[in-house]
Amino acid sequence: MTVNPTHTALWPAPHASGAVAATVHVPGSKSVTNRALVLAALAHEPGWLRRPLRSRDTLLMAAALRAMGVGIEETVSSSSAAGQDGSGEAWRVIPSGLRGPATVDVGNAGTVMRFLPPVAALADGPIRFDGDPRSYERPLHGVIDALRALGARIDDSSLGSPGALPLTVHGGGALEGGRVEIDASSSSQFVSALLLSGPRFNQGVEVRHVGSALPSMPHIRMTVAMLRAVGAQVDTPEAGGEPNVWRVTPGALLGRDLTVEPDLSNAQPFLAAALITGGRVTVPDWPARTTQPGDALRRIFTEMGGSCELTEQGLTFTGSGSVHGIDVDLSEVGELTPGIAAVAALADSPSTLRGVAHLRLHETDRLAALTKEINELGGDVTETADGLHIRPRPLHGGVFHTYDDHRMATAGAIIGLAVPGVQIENVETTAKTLPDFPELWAGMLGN
Ligand SMILES: O=C(O)C1=C[C@@H](OP(=O)(O)O)[C@@H](O)[C@H](O)C1
Ligand SMILES: C=C(OP(=O)(O)O)C(=O)O
Repeated sequence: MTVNPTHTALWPAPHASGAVAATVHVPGSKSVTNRALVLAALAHEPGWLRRPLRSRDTLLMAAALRAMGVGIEETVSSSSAAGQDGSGEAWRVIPSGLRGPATVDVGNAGTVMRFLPPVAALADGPIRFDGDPRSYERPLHGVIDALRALGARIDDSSLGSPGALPLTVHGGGALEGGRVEIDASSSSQFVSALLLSGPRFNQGVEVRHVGSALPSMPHIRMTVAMLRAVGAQVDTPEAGGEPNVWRVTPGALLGRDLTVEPDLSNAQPFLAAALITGGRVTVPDWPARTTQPGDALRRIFTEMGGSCELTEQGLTFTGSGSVHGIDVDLSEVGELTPGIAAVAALADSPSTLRGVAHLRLHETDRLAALTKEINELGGDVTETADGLHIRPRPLHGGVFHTYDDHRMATAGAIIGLAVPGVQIENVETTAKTLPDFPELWAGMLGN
């Protein structure tokens, strides 16, 4: 958890003078966009991706696939889905024989660093993976060890530790696949990564998770649902299978026409704004059914004070004027933790956030970063073995450091709405998944 020395500009977080009342169009889901890109690249026919998220993580994914030979064309849709905000724009994905040599910049994108080594194992030629310094520290061994067990040749001897970036996958044009055991307790993305490419392995794949509890189960369900939507056969624990075992049958994937849902986790700061100002925010196109973990915000923020209604206009969240603390297990929805911690710091009673020890290995050590930054504004947060205790205190202004973590920046903005004088260091880091965050935030406030 180091302060980024290259970003010293401070963004004065806007303070809300009253209840917010706004409709906020939230861009597409990172998790859906990057899965859809991988599946479309592995398909046997072209496909469409409408309203894809265009952010650092998804542009890195698209660039990496292009480097391996996949065609990804920008198009402007003529369909009625095309909105004035450009939301109808689409990517047409044209699969082709995957090939190296190629270099993949993973940035600090968990989805890119974990989903693409299995794709690279299917390519013909060497694919070199590198990324931001933090990417060297984030767990990857589950994917790398599994790929080796399934027949891949990977050279991780250059710089870093075994099973970590930077490394080279020497793709052989095909991968045998089969049965593999992994410990995915540090990231659900290990499971998702192997399942996404599984239909293209000669024997498909059977993934057995053998460690302690798996985090982020909705994200694994998202992977399974998206695989099935492109024609893959997947057996899951939920469907009466063995616990912690997923099986993907080998087979061709269809090219589909998919419209990406808004990113419900990125809707969080806007809903939080309604909650803490006693206002009202509507997010259009909120899906009635979804595998996105952000859908849990309806329940969590309602428990923290407020109410929500899903109508044809979207999801409207209305604050009650009070914000309550919460005792909650966030293991399924870890990426919501920074925003919930920010709201909890402004509540009328203490909170306990549990089940998120693995956040220490996210974009930054999120538990340490939230504790330090909220406490430096006068808060009283302590780390537990698997989460945070947050006792609300009157907060004051100051600099909120973000450690290159988009969700730290949006957490700081939430606090800034209620606390005058908060300045966010490197708000540009929101570009990882929400490049327009400062503009959307200002627009919500009517600025
Ligand atoms: O598969 C995905 O799209 C994600 C899975 C989760 O990762 P972890 O299981 O590593 O927490 C989540 O936190 C991340 O933001 C996105
Ligand atoms: C953990 C996150 O991202 P990543 O996909 O890089 O793991 C996140 O977006 O909160």
